[in-house]
Amino acid sequence: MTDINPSFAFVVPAAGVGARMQSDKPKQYIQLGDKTVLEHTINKLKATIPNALIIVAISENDAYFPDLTLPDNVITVLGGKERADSVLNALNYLTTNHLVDWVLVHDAARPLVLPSDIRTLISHCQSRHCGGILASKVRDTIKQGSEFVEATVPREALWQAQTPQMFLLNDLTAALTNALNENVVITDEASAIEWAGGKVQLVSSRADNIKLTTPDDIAIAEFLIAKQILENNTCE
Ligand SMILES: Nc1ccn([C@@H]2O[C@H](COP(=O)(O)OP(=O)(O)OP(=O)(O)O)[C@@H](O)[C@H]2O)c(=O)n1
Ligand SMILES: C[C@](O)(CO)[C@H](O)COP(=O)(O)O
Repeated sequence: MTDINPSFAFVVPAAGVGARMQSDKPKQYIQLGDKTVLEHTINKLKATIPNALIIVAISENDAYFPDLTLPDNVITVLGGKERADSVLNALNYLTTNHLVDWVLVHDAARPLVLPSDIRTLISHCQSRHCGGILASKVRDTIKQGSEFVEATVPREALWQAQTPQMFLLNDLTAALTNALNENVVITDEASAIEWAGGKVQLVSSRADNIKLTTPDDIAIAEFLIAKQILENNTCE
């Protein structure tokens, strides 16, 4: 394994079943062109910080991971019941074995992220010594309700949280541990930091850094990944 970067590590939660995708395999193993979603995602992280450790949380009965073609700075830990548990397992491994300053958590299901956007996030966080997340400003009118509209929600201050989400390893490990111990519902790393009273920077990102979630996302991802490869964006 190449010399490991002492300042940064990536955590990739990849232990989900992808129920909403309604596929015959977990969505992180669906093919996009010549690679799986997870291979595309890991290659983007490798292109961003070539010598950063990449810790992938996979499920106990994952039969797909061994067949992937991956760089040598990738290791695995066991995933957990929820996404937050998978992330915490990886953070605990890092705390014990590769104490780094910063950790960037990035969904396996977000293969379209651009290394240039990740570098922007890193720059914002390091310069202000404050964690942050990639996010895209809401562009549609937002309605609240179920069968009928109950309200139109002011959208000027609304963002859609994406990943990576970048925090100091010690801060995120403590916040996530304590939040889960208090049975707080945590759907992203930032919400644990917020719960602990920490600050989270919002770093504007492209709206096409989508999380593959439902079947209609696949055709979009196939088109965009092909476009990126054509424009050679994957290494910027
Ligand atoms: N116990 C879990 C659940 C999710 N994830 C990962 O967290 C990311 C974002 O979660 P989501 O999109 O909800 O993935 P799934 O839980 O697989 O999807 P679904 O809710 O449709 O089952 C995914 O890369 C998924 O693999 C994880 O590592 N461990
Ligand atoms: C982390 C995340 O991708 C930020 O938007 C999102 O919270 C994951 O949610 P999911 O329900 O686990 O997909």
